[in-house]
Amino acid sequence: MAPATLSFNESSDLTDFVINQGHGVKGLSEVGLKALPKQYIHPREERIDEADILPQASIPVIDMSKWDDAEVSKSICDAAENWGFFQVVNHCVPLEVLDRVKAATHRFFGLSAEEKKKYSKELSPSNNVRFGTSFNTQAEKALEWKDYLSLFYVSDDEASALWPTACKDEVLEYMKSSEVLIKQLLQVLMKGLNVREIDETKEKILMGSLRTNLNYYPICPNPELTVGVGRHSDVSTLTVLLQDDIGGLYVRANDGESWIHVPPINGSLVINIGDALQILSNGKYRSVEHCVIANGSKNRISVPIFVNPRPHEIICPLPEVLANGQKPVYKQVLYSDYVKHFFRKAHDGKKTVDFAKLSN
Ligand SMILES: COc1cc(/C=C/C(=O)SCCNC(=O)CCNC(=O)[C@H](O)C(C)(C)COP(=O)(O)OP(=O)(O)OC[C@H]2O[C@@H](n3cnc4c(N)ncnc43)[C@H](O)[C@@H]2OP(=O)(O)O)ccc1O
Ligand SMILES: O=C(O)CCC(=O)C(=O)O
Ligand SMILES: [Fe+2]
Repeated sequence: MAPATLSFNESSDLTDFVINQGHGVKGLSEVGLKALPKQYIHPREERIDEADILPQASIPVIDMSKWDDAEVSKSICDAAENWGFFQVVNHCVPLEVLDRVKAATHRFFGLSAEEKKKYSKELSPSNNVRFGTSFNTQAEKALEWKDYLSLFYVSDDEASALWPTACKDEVLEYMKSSEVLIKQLLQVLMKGLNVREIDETKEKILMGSLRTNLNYYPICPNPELTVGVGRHSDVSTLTVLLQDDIGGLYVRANDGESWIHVPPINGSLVINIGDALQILSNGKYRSVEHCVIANGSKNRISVPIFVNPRPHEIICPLPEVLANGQKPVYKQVLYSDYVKHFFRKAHDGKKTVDFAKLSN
């Protein structure tokens, strides 16, 4: 337990408490700070201005109960092309599974700093299990108000041996129960690109690896001065995101300036297209910039499953997409190089995808 009140005389004291001692921003939130530490203050242009929110707009909500009907398939492909984000309801992931993984997320973050620190970059028994705070504390000019646990799936045995007991069974259950939904979505999206069948080779490119993150956004003093997660697009093929009932996720509108809120819908899952699918589809399906605001009165959690190519796959526009004569916009890149490029910088909107762009 962190002490009830604490003051940080030096900037290095705060970094030590949050990062090195493993208290995270959750620990900082719980010491009862009156004001946001300066390390978390973001420039005005990186925060969401109330005036830039489109209150009437919303991303599509798609009923998955008849997922392979032509009309539903069309709405999925349209959403991937025009919004990059949609919510699904009446999907096949049992609601109890979602409740269990949310409870497990609270259980993990409720552990002591000492316990969570065992999964930090420095101490974790594997690169595939990582507890951290913000996004990339080395590269960031201002820190983000979020703690996370990131779990890269290799095998049941590895998960059983290395993932934290507080959440491993529930994360595995959530990941495995989502596989049917992931396959349904990819089948529909591939049909929209004239890919008739997802064979073994395509499966490795589209869904060869899964990473599940548990995100924790604690109550923040001065939430208007910081961000929960800065502007970014995911580097996945697609992301399946479970959020709780607090809200705070915003998606970039098509005008490139405004933001649209993604309202929590009980039992729904948010789906977004990632950079890998934007590249594979030669830009037809769009990975869209998004961010999360901080909250002044409530703790929030979210649990994204990042569906990715295998790290050693080469990604580039699919031959089926280029068959009609369109010019490739992206070059061949090794997916793990692409992901490393993303992780080595601070969040910077949609800039990661430039790494794969052909220069005419
Ligand atoms: C955390 O806040 C986030 C996260 C996100 C995530 C969005 C996504 O779309 S995640 C999906 C990414 N795809 C994959 O993970 C599948 C492919 N995986 C790989 O290719 C590899 O596992 C790897 C990620 C490249 C790591 O390979 P490894 O050989 O172990 O390389 P390292 O040298 O350890 O790491 C490279 C570099 O990245 C940093 N890093 C690694 N894992 C994470 C992680 N889970 N979270 C944060 N950072 C990570 C690592 O520190 C290294 O950087 P250095 O500077 O230390 O060299 C969206 C938004 C968020 O706010
Ligand atoms: O917490 C959320 O709603 C979104 C988090 C996110 O964008 C991410 O983890 O990539
Ligand atoms: Fe994201």
